[in-house]
Amino acid sequence: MSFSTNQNNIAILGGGNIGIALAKGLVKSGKYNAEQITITRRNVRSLQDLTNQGFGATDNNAQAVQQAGVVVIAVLPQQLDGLLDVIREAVDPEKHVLISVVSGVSVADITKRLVKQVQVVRAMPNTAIAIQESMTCLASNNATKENMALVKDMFDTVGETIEIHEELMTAATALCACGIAFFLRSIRAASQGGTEIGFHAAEALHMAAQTAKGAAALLLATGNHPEGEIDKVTSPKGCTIAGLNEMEHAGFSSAMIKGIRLSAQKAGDLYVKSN
Ligand SMILES: NC(=O)C1=CN([C@@H]2O[C@H](COP(=O)(O)OP(=O)(O)OC[C@H]3O[C@@H](n4cnc5c(N)ncnc54)[C@H](OP(=O)(O)O)[C@@H]3O)[C@@H](O)[C@H]2O)C=CC1
Ligand SMILES: O=C(O)[C@@H]1CCC=N1
Repeated sequence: MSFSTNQNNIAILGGGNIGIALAKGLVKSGKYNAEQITITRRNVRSLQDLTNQGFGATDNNAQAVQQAGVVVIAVLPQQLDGLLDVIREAVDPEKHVLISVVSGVSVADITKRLVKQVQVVRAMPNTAIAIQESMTCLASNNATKENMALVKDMFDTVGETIEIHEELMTAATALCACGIAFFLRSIRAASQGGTEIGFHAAEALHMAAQTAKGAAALLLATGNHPEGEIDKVTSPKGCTIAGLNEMEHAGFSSAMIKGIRLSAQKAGDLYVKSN
């Protein structure tokens, strides 16, 4: 791929959970190599494993920006202003496209802090990006169509992408980025049930995870509504409807909906601007 800058180097500022998952996913896709990706963090020694795999690693954010065309910002919201202050001079609106995965921070927040009209695309991936299975939501109000398409190409290599309005980014954070944790917890709970009824923990977890994968694959492959697929499982007077109704009496759907609502509200409140 080639950004308009003709600089195919990628700087990932913030080599934590999502920054590293992204770096690994991009290389796993086969479309990028480790040598073109530099990851930064203050505790750079923690990136030793990645340098052994060929990635660049540094604690010098400004230098990483200077050597890249695409700059991914992947620090926590409370760490963002300090980082933007450090890279301000190095950011060149003619040369760089910024991608921010930082929750609750708008394109305008970033350009205002940088005091530069650089193109910024917000991306909200989830941790399945490490295995090319992310659901990544993208939004920008100042990127050119060409650069938006190029960012989409990049995230298409590590899962599915959808372009949304920026005002829906906090909702996307709750549903997709936090959402992976909600489904993981559901699988964990199913495995705990499985152990209580007779399976060893490891086999119960594997069986629950494959069953969850089958459920998601059914919906994605057929486009059917979940309730249509549920109706095919629930035999009259059967054990599925008995289990399902018991879960609903205990508030299963309600708990998921309320959790997603609270996450979305919290996602919008994560960024507190510093002076
Ligand atoms: N985790 C997830 O599933 C998702 C997270 N996000 C968003 O991504 C961002 C990162 O989240 P996550 O990866 O979980 O957080 P982590 O805390 O795991 O990673 C943040 C990283 O940033 C580094 N860092 C902090 N300050 C600087 C700095 N000035 N320069 C360079 N590196 C720095 C930290 O390392 P050190 O302390 O060594 O500097 C740390 O490794 C957040 O804004 C979050 O909202 C978005 C989607 C999904
Ligand atoms: O929990 C968080 O705040 C981050 C944002 C989305 C996923 N993890």
